[in-house]
Amino acid sequence: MNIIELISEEAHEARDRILIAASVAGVANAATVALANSIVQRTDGGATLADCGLFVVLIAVYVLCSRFTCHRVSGTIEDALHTIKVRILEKIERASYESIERIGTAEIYDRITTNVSKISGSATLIANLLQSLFMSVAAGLYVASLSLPAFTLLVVLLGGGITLFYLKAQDVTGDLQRAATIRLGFFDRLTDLFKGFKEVKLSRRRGQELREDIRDTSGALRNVATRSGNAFHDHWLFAQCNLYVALAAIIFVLPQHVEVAVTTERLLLGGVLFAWGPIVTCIAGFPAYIESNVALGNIDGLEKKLDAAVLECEGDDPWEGKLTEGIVVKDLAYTYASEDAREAFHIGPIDLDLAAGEIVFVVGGNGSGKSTFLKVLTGLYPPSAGMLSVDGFEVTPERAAAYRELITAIYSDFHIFSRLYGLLGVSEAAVRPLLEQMQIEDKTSFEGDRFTRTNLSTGQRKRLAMIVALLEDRPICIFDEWAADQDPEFRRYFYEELLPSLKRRGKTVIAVSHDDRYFDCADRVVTMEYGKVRSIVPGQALQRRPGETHGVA
Ligand SMILES: Nc1ncnc2c1ncn2[C@@H]1O[C@H](COP(=O)(O)OP(=O)(O)OP(=O)(O)O)[C@@H](O)[C@H]1O
Repeated sequence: MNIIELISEEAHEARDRILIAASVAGVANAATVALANSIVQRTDGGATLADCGLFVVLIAVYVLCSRFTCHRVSGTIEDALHTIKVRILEKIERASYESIERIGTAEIYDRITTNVSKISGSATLIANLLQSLFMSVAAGLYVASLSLPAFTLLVVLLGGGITLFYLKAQDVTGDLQRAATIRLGFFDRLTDLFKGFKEVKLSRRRGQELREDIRDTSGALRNVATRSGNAFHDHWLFAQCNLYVALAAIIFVLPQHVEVAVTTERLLLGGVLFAWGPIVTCIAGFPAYIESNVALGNIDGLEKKLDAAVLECEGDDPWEGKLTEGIVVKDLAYTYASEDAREAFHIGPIDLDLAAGEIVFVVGGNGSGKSTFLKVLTGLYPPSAGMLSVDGFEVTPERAAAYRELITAIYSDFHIFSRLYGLLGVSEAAVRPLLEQMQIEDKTSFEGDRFTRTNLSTGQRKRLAMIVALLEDRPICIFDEWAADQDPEFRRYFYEELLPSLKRRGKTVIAVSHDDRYFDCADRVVTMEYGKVRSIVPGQALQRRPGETHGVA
């Protein structure tokens, strides 16, 4: 789809009105020049009051119609962009977690910010281009009414020039597409810089090498932008030269071959000069048109990727927010998509029964697949094989969203939202005791719908995440190494007080832990190794003796 098709589709019933207004503006403009020309040619006394009135009316008509066209076209483009953004956000929301992980944030950010801004910034130019097209046609008709040979000459020379300009300008499309790809690399490098700013600060060499990488990417962007800018300008000059050629042909060549009265020639000159403005506007608006089309193509590419992504559809909800029996994991497996020749990591097949109200710890060495298992267990990754069954109902792709509503999770890379989305409307009175429970009431408070401070220590931020989890009050609680960043006292509080209190409230808790000292706080401990379950033992079997820590069976 190109930008004109987009406007045409988005404008709906306003499309005809925009076309009528643009053509009336063009005709009124041409009529103004024709009137002016006819007045200056008169030999019998010049302008009358009626001429003045007509002149004012024509200008008023032109202003009103031109204003309507420009406002409606730019409004339509902005409406379309808004619709596209909302549609993309909806698709992102419906896309599976693994699809979004695969597409990556750089492309999504770039398409819905840079590319949308590019089209938005061109909206006025495109509106002017559209209107100038009509004005050029009206001006052409005026020239035709004065002299058909002159009109033919104009059409042939300008038509040929504009066609050449159009074909040459298409070459720039490739450069613009290349720029879009380089921009993604640039965005990735910048993300590296900001996410790794601490590490960069610790190593001048790292900073320098990263800076060189960013500089090279920026340089590549500059080269492409300069090349396409220069090409556009050259094409524009070429098209303008064509106008001069047309002018010269009418002044010098036409009178040699066709009988043209001196007065008509003057009128013709006026007509061509009048057509000059809109034609130049058309040519000047063309880069914006091409850039918008490329940006639209990039956005379209993202939409296609999102459409190809696994989109989750809403099915039935057999659980309605309750867990009564438990979760059955049967032959469950998950394999990451392989990005290179190496075999991708996979977990499973895993068989596990998790009873409602049970506390289960998932333990194992680094990279054994604990977090991956939790992502499959929480319905973020669809199983590659096997199944999850909850209270006797299979978690099908259609039910995944409803199933996730049973779960509150604090992943190892958790996020605290700027506003308490999902819990907007929760009262300050409900949050205050939880801040005290988590012992951060002197660090932050809850006002309106947000925590006043979230730039806390990692352990304190995890406590904020725990407050959110407790407020969500869902039957299944998943904690991925939550206690890892807590001080000894709070770690003890987590294992010996918080988890038992959740159990008393009937919650099912699945926690990834490396704290073997507290394994006896779990009803069962599941040990993972190389993506498989190595053992499942009762927590009590791992009971520590006073002052003793122990390993995993
Ligand atoms: N997004 C991903 N794409 C591809 N492979 C991944 C991805 N995330 C993790 N892996 C692979 O999965 C393996 C297991 O990772 P996972 O995070 O599940 O381990 P873990 O047991 O939680 O480790 P840790 O105790 O260090 O947190 C890793 O070795 C990694 O290679």
